[in-house]
Amino acid sequence: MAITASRITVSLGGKPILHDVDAQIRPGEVLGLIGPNGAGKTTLLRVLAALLTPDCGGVDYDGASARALGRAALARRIAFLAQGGEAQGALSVEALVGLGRLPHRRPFAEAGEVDRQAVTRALALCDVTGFAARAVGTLSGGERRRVLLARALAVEASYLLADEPLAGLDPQHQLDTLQLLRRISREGTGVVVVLHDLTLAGRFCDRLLLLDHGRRVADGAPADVLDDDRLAQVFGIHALRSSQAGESFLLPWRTLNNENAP
Ligand SMILES: Nc1ncnc2c1ncn2[C@@H]1O[C@H](COP(=O)(O)OP(=O)(O)OP(=O)(O)O)[C@@H](O)[C@H]1O
Repeated sequence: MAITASRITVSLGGKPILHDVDAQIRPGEVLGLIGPNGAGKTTLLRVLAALLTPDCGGVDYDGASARALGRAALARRIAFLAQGGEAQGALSVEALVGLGRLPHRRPFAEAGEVDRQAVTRALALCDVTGFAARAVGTLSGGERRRVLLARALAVEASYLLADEPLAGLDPQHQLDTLQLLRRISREGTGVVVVLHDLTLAGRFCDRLLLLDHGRRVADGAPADVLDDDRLAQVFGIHALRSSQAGESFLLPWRTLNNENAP
C-alpha cells in the first residue's frame, strides 16, 4: 500500500517545472517535502493528489491508477490541504469542516451520525471547536488555516497531502499541528507535508524528500538529507546543530553569502 509517483515530468506555461521525480507516500509515515521557493513542491503535491496530470510518468494509488479509481474514490482516499486555501466568508466553521464529508455522502443526502462524529473529532483535533458557529470570514488567518486542516481531517482519508499547513500559525499551533500529523500517521494515515521550517521538518518527519530546481536531490532520513553540504548547496545556508534530551536538531543560522553576519 502506497502512493507511488514514478518519473514525474511537468512543464507549465512552456517552462519545465519537474524532471523525472520519483516519490512515495507510505501509510504510517510523515513525509516532509522540502526545498527552496520555486523548487516544485506544490506542483509535485498537485500531481500526487491527481489535480495535475504530468507530461510524463505516472502515479499509482495502492495499486490502481487515478482513472481506474475514479474521482469519487480518490476524494475519499486523499485529503488535500491547499497552500493558502480560500474559505467562503459567510459559511460557518462547522459547515465548512462538514464539506470534508461530501465524498462519503450520496448526492443530496443529509449528513449522518458518522459524518457528524467525524466533524466533531476534526474540530477538536485542530483546536477549533470553540469557533464552530462562527462565520469563516471572521476568523484570523491562523484560525482559518486550522479550520481548513480540520476540513481535510474530516475526510478521514487514507492519505493527507498538506501544503504548508504551518503558514501563519503561532508556535504552539505549529507544534500541535505537527504532533497531530504524527499521531494520525501512527494510526495508519500516509502524510505528506510541505514545510519551509527545516528545524521542524527534521524533528517531526520520518523521511524528507528534497527538491531543487524541479529535481529530487535527496530522499531519506532527516539526518541524512539535512547534511551540511546540502544545506549549503541547495539552501545557501549554514546551520547550528545541537541536541536536547537525546534528540538532535538544527537551527538555520546564517546565509553563506553573508559570512560576517552574527
Ligand atoms: N501555471 C504556471 N505557469 C508557469 N510557471 C508556473 C506555473 N505554476 C507554477 N509555475 C512555476 O513553477 C515553479 C514551481 O512552482 P511550485 O509552486 O511548485 O514551487 P514550490 O516549491 O511550491 O515553491 P514555494 O516554496 O515558493 O511555494 C515556480 O518557478 C513557479 O513560478
